Amino acid sequence: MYRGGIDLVAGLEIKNSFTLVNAPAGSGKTTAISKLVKVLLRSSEKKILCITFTNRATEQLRLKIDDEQVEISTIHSFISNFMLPFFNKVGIKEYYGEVFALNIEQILSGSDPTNLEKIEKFKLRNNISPDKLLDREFVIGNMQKIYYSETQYSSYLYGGLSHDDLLLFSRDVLSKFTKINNLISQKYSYVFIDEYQDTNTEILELFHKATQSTKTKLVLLGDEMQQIYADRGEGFEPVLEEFFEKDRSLKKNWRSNEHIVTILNNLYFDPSYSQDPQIMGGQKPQLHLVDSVDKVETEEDVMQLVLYNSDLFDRIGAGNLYRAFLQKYSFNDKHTSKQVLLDLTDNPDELMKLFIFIMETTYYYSNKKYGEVLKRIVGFNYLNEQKWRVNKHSDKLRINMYLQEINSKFNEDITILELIDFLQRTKLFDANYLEQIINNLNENVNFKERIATVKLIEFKRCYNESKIQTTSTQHAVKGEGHPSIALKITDGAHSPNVQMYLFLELIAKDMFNYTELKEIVPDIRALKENYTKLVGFKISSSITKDSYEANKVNLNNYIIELDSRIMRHNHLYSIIFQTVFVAYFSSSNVSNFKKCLSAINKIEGIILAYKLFYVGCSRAMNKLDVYVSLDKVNNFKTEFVSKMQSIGFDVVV
Ligand SMILES: Nc1ncnc2c1ncn2[C@@H]1O[C@H](COP(=O)(O)OP(=O)(O)OP(=O)(O)O)[C@@H](O)[C@H]1O
Repeated sequence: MYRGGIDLVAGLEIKNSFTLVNAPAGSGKTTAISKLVKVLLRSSEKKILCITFTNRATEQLRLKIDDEQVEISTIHSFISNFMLPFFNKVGIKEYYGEVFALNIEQILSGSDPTNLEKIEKFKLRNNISPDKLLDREFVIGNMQKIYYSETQYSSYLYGGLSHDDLLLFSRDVLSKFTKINNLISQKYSYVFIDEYQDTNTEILELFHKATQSTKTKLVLLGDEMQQIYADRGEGFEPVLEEFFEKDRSLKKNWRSNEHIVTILNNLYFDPSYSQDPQIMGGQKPQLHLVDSVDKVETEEDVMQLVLYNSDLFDRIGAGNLYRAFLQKYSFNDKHTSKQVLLDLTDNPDELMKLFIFIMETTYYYSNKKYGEVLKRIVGFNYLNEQKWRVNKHSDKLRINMYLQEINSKFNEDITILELIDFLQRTKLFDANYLEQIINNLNENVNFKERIATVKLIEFKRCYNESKIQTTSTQHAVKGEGHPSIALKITDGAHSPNVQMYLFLELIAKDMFNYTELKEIVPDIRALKENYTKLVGFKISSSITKDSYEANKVNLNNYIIELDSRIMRHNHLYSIIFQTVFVAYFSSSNVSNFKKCLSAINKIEGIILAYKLFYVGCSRAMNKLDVYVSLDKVNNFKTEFVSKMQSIGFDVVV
């Protein structure tokens, strides 16, 4: 009965236990989830689970589906809630001891000063005599409950799980404890996972196992071309191949105008995924060859896409503040520095909360919007209450004076630390709160050192940017569409490693072959892993001369194998690898070794560049402008211009 309805409404139909919807950008995958769920609800007695990639995506889906029978959540929040009731069970704690045996024992061995310090703290916290010898059994017996630490580090002595360990441990628990595993299929009739291509392999495995041989249907939606994290999803590919029904019914592009869709179709690695544009006419995309991408100015309503967060903050004049906050929130943390600096509504950082409060009260105060000022004063929990109490008219005059004082200080050309110092002296804020801020600063010496000289104006620029949001990294616009996009092409060596200009050169010379490049990546990684085990450390370009010399035989063999087994058969051999390998073989030293490593790294950098170029273009609804630095393409300019024209760009020099 619902069949027709499903086809008509969502463009998708879920017939099998395992369905994979791999479809290009803008084909309506996320929209299909929301439409389909509404239809499925009518016939489903159990709940429906939708896993999204970002909190923003969760919020947007919740706006579309408001039904308590539907659970919408990011993966970490789903898993940590789901596992919570089991984390204090003896059996699960014992299993934690088994899974993380090596990690716990390494700390207990006291092999280095940080481990000794951890043991000491542990004993102090638990009232254990300093002389007691600890073992794993004792640690587990002492553990109250396992918990998600919401950081990138696990606290193995206390049962804390990092972002990664939470997923890994949960998968292992479900695979060992059948009763917990069965709860998923007992509770949910459907599980939808959006952006599966960037979802951790453990999670895909967990859901696959939990729904196997049950009536619960598992639906994965995503797009291989939009895979940004190279290490996710790939381990699951054999299972996808074998067990999943591939649904190819989303063939239209609903987001971008026909000219942009032409470009997307021309870029897509597999022509059989070609999309039919639904928005006809519109502006033709332009590719601009400019002197310097960094100097390009765009209109206010254009969303600029840059590669790095640091580019984004430098562009708005808040680079120092960003680099300071990087010491506090790293790239992999639950909250990244970027979020912390640009989140106005739900900011997790005590210092930022304080600035936002002052910024907003002083803004409304100088614009004479006293109602708004009052709202903020009442809503802020960290003021010195005695000073801000309003009973009689004279109180209002006093508060007016405070605001004037803060306002004038806030408008001076001072540093962030000077402002905090001023606030401490005025006693207008809760003393404990300010003390906590200072303590936190002292705890993190690197952060303190960096922030010491940062001017307040940098914070103000962040505040203003978060109000208008005209720049974003390509990663952050996942799933979104914007009327006008300016894509600024730059290279990057680390996190992420992106070889945009090499990619453009290869594509211009008709030498880019995604499928072939993709196929050699697992071989490159496997070889590196073998040799990492042999030498006993991570092989990277930060290798020192001494450790290179000490392991020379193995490292030589590594390059010989790379050359003869993998690279020599690749058609890019002559332009990327030959020179560096030949140089290394004629003079085997650490510097030539590093050059080989950096050449090998280029492979993954080219693949990521290709995907980011596609993702960047695909965010544009009506206007797309790509900016390329002329000097970086000058050597192959003629081929480049004609290739870009044939893909569908108007080229502007
Ligand atoms: N069936 C439809 N009819 C009309 N508009 C649609 C339809 N499906 C999607 N859209 C619109 O097209 C745009 C892209 O849709 P959606 O975000 O669902 O695509 P997606 O495949 O998830 O994209 P991406 O892979 O780029 O994240 C949205 O603006 C959405 O509202």
